[in-house]
Amino acid sequence: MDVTPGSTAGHGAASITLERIGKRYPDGTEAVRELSLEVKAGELVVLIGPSGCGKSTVLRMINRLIEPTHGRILLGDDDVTRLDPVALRRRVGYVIQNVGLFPHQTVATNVATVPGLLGWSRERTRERVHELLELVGLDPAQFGRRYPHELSGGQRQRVGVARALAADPVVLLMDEPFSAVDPIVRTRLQEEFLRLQAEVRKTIVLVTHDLDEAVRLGDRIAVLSEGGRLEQYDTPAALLGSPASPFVREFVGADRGIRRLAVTPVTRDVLDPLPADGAAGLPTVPLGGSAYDALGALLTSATEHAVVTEEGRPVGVLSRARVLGLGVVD
Ligand SMILES: Nc1ncnc2c1ncn2[C@@H]1O[C@H](COP(=O)(O)OP(=O)(O)OP(=O)(O)O)[C@@H](O)[C@H]1O
Repeated sequence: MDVTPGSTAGHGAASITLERIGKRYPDGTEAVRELSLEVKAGELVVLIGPSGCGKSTVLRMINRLIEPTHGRILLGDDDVTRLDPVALRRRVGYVIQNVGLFPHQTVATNVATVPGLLGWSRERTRERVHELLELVGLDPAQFGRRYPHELSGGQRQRVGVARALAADPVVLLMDEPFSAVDPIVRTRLQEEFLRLQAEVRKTIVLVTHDLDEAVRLGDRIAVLSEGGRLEQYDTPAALLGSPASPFVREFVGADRGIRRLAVTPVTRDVLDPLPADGAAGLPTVPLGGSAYDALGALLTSATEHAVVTEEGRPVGVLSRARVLGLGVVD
């Protein structure tokens, strides 16, 4: 996947600031009472919390599919209520569960939706569609002419991401984007998505029910409770290691220590010196790799130690006890 500088990455990313926003629906439901949250430019923030706590409402207020009852939302320095809807659509991409592709339009036409709304020339649109399908790992010649029903769930999801990126938005909003596919495809899409994000560096707000997904994808995670109340806003490691309240502690679960291993890298300070008599027969794990993978290697080899390598050279050994220590939580 190749990204030409100045195309996909051209417009960069913008911060998102939610200032004491709230939403009361016409029937009186207070979906979000008062929420303040700041997402830095280029950051991927996950909103998570129990069903009905207001996650989708928050997301849809950012692109004004839902108007807030009170509060302010800024994209960079711009108040979204002051942007005209076309400009807002240009700047904010939106991906939803089951993608919402237009069934009677080809993949290429689907991806060209926003450029079409923006009046791009046919040539510019065609080039952009080609570039985006390649970016999400779909061969334009093979997939551009297909219809959504001729794709797998995972392929449809990628088309949804390509469509959302079409006009090079500064912000991407994703509502349960990977939940409609089976767990194996989901994990693969998540990995691909992280690679894509490393290239395009958008500001992303992603809603999920899945804690593992939140931990895997989020630079930071916002845990919400009923009424859109912000319980904790932290990195995955901090959230799992030090839940701020009984609510968060229960939400992240009794196995949070194991989950924490997955987001904790093996660093030099947990290593012991290489034994003088060599390290033959020990498994090797990379410095900077996850503690979870290191534990996996230790369990598979049934040894007490693993050799830790940097650029192929051994730099120390890691004991089982040290790995387990990395998973200890408050
Ligand atoms: N149009 C509406 N009119 C009235 N109440 C609504 C409307 N849309 C959502 N709600 C209510 O607002 C609350 C928050 O809904 P929202 O969809 O934002 O929650 P959520 O956290 O995304 O839920 P889920 O995880 O189940 O998708 C819920 O109590 C829901 O019933």
